[in-house]
Amino acid sequence: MSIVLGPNQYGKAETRVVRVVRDGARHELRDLNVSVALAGDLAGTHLTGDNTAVLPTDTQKNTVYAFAKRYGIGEPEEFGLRLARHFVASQPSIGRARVSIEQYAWRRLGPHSFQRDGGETRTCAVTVDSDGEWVVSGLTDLVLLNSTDSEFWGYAKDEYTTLPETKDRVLATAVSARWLHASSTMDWAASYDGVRAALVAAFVETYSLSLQQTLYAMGRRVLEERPEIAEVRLALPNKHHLLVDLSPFGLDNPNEVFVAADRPYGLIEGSVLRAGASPVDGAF
Ligand SMILES: O=c1[nH]c(=O)c2[nH]c(=O)[nH]c2[nH]1
Repeated sequence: MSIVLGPNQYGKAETRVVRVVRDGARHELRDLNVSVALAGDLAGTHLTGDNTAVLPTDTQKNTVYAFAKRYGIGEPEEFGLRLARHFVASQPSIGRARVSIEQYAWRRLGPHSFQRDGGETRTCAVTVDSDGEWVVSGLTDLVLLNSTDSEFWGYAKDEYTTLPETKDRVLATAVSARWLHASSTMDWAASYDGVRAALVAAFVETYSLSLQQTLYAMGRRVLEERPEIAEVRLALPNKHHLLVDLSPFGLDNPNEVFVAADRPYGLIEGSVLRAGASPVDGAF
């Protein structure tokens, strides 16, 4: 039997770095969770334990902290690009670096006081290899709800179907979105704000016959409004709001009292891209 090593990568996952910019009395704060994954000519370490090509994950972690001091963090995409380029350029055995970042939001309370915003997390995944650079930005846990303008009916039915058709329901989701930039030179902050606004506007303004339809409307809106974006991938959990039966108490319930069920949930996933473009799986 012949056995070979398949695709592999390694790196330091989830380095938490908080950077305070102390320019005078008004401080700025960046709070990141940085994961590095390196790939390349790593057969030696796997097959014989020869670690010549292995830049320790501990060194990768140290690089995150050193770069945060030396260059600052700036936008997460910038920080990710700087790190990924460094690993590929400085390590002959490393052909591809992927740096994935979560940025946690802090709301300003004063010149040096902040409150952690419990809501959504901004994300990015930067990939650098000899063919080029890809930047995917994104967000997770953006929780949205429409209390009407959502229907769900006309679906396939079989002997196991019990779901009643509805012409009026609550539609709620926690948006996970990732979008591929057409270039790795960008006003990252403006682009993020614009994409986020397009996603929210499409959710709010779409009269929904399914969460699938809403997903497509959200992706489409981003591509219509943001020329710098090549592809949008969305994962939308259907946060079901189930109508409570109040009839035992002699009460009607015209879409007013719901159980917010946490599981199971429908999970609607899809990608929206420009006609003629191919999905860039390696970037995501
Ligand atoms: O918007 C929806 N899409 C579905 O595919 C689905 N399935 C389901 O049970 N409820 C819903 N809602």
